[in-house]
Amino acid sequence: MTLKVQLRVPRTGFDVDVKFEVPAGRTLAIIGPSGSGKSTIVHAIAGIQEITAGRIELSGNVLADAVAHRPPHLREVGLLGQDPHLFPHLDALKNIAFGARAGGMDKSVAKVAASEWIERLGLQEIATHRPEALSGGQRQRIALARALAARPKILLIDEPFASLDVEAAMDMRSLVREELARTATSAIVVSHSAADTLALADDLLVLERGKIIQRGTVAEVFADPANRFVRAVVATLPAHPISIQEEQP
Ligand SMILES: Nc1ncnc2c1ncn2[C@@H]1O[C@H](COP(=O)(O)OP(=O)(O)OP(=O)(O)O)[C@@H](O)[C@H]1O
Repeated sequence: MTLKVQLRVPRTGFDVDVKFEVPAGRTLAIIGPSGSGKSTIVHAIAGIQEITAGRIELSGNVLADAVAHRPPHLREVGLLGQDPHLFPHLDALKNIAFGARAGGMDKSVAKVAASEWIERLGLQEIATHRPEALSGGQRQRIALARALAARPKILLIDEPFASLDVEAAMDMRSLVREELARTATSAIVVSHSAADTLALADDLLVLERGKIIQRGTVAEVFADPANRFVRAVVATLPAHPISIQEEQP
């Protein structure tokens, strides 16, 4: 599976105009100032934004070009955003089972798969709770399980930790990293946070007014930031990272 992206989308005052690839099993982070076009790219790959030129190809299948536009549910692309968008009338288990069904599983197989997700994520106590009765962190876990239960070829992660507290965000990052590796799913992560980028991504693109101004591995870009924005992102990293360990009773 390789995702090949070449696209142009006109925005107010500039075009988002980029070309890049995500090889199998890699995670690419896209960073850039607010309004630089990160969500536009993610939405175009997910199929909720049309492109005016270019071509988006996943495992050799054309998802979009200047004339074709494959609908989102037929793209084998998962989306995990800041708002988990769970179905309010379905409990946690059924939300995940919906994802498995969307990935092509029969009803009974989907139910078993959803139960396995619940168990692996340690959410047994809230399996029959509806989203309104869950915390933000629990909702994001269910949303992650629902997205991956559909067995997407690539998961698009758009600022999913922004509304979580520091500890919940840290737990979510570890979980996402583990589950992407376990399921061998590629990913694109859009975030303002250097911590997210370091924890999740292999490669990094820096975007400014719709254009890629720097690319490389995360280590390469952070070692030699091309502009003030990347320097500011790097400056938020602790100079001496501390490891947070469980408190002893
Ligand atoms: N439907 C639209 N039509 C035209 N322009 C749009 C539309 N939606 C967003 N824009 C503009 O396109 C630009 C890119 O927006 P986009 O949401 O992709 O940026 P972003 O980098 O994800 O920003 P943020 O970090 O704030 O989420 C912005 O200038 C925005 O105002």
